[in-house]
Amino acid sequence: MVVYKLHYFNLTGLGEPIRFLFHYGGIDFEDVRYEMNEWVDLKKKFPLGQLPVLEIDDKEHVQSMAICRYLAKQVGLAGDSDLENMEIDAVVDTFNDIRLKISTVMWEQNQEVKKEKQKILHEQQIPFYFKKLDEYAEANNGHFACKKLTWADLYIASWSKYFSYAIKEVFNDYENYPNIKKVVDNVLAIENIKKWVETRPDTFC
Ligand SMILES: N[C@@H](CCC(=O)N[C@@H](CS)C(=O)NCC(=O)O)C(=O)O
Repeated sequence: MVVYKLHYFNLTGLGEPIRFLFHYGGIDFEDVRYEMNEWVDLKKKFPLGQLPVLEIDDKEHVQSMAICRYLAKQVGLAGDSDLENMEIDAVVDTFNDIRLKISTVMWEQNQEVKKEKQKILHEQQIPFYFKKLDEYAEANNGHFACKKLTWADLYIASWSKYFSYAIKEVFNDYENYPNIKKVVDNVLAIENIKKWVETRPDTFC
C-alpha cells in the first residue's frame, strides 16, 4: 500500500485542495501540520523551503499544483483528454491569479499599503475575476470546466474557508456570483468532503 504524508501549515491554504482530493478519493494520508512559530527552524529541512510537501513512500514531492494534478488522476477527477486537461488547468490558473492577489493583501503588514491594495482588490480585481469564474460555472452546467465534476471544482471549493476569512465581505453572501456559489455548495455537499469539513481542525483560515 502506498504511504502518503502531507506536510503543511495548520491552516487550509495550499494544503486544503490536496486534503480535499485525498478525502474525496477515500485515500488514507497523514496530515502533518506545522505552526508558524516552528517554521524558522523547519524551513531548511524541505526541498524548496516551502510547503506543501507530499511524501509518497518516503520520497518528497513539491509544488501544490503538480501534487493536485497527480491526485486528481488517482481519484478520477482529471480530464479525459489533453484538451479537457487544458480547460481544467486554465480555470484553476485563472482562479489562482485572483487567489494570489487576495492572499497578498491578506498577509500585507503595512496598513497603509494594505488599505490601498484592498480598494483595488474589491473595486476592480475581485469583480473582474469572480464574474469570469461565475460565467464559466454557468456555461459548464454547474461546474467550472468540462461540464462535469473535475478537480477544478474541488480546488476552488477548498478555498472557501480561507476566503471566508480573507474576503468575508464578498464571500459570505456571494450575491453577485450565484453560479460560483452553486458549484462550491455542491462540492461541500459531497459526502466525503462534508465529513472532512465537519471534522477538520478548527483553524482561523
Ligand atoms: N509554488 C508553491 C508555492 C508554495 C508556497 O508559497 N508556500 C507557502 C505557504 S502557502 C510557504 O511555504 N511559505 C513559507 C515560506 O516561504 O517560508 C506551491 O504551489 O506549492
